[in-house]
Amino acid sequence: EKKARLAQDSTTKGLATCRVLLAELEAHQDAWPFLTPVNHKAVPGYRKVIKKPMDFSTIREKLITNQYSNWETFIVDVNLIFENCERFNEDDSEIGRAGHSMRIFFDKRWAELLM
Ligand SMILES: Cn1cc(C(=O)NCCN2CCCC2)ccc1=O
Repeated sequence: EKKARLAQDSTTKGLATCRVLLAELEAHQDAWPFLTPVNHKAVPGYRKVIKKPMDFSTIREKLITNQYSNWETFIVDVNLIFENCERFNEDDSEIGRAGHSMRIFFDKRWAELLM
């Protein structure tokens, strides 16, 4: 709801909620492909294809070092993980399916916590 969104945008409460949400994402059974940066030496083509890599450990570091101004900038980075995954992986693949599962989980949870 609009008022709630405005209230949470600027408060530390919004970013504290992001820490809760990030912990849930990292604990999810399908999070394994996204926990650390993709090793582009081990994954041919990744560095060329994916211009803005992102992963949960990078988001955690950015949260801890206060690099997110509000929860919306946090959401942008989480969605980048899922967009990168869809771009690089077949839908019908282990990692592709993990990405879809994580996106469905995330969309539901942030709506519950931040809207
Ligand atoms: C998101 N993503 C991840 C990979 C990947 O290989 N991740 C490593 C997965 N392993 C888990 C235990 C050790 C490493 C490849 C393409 C991709 O889009």
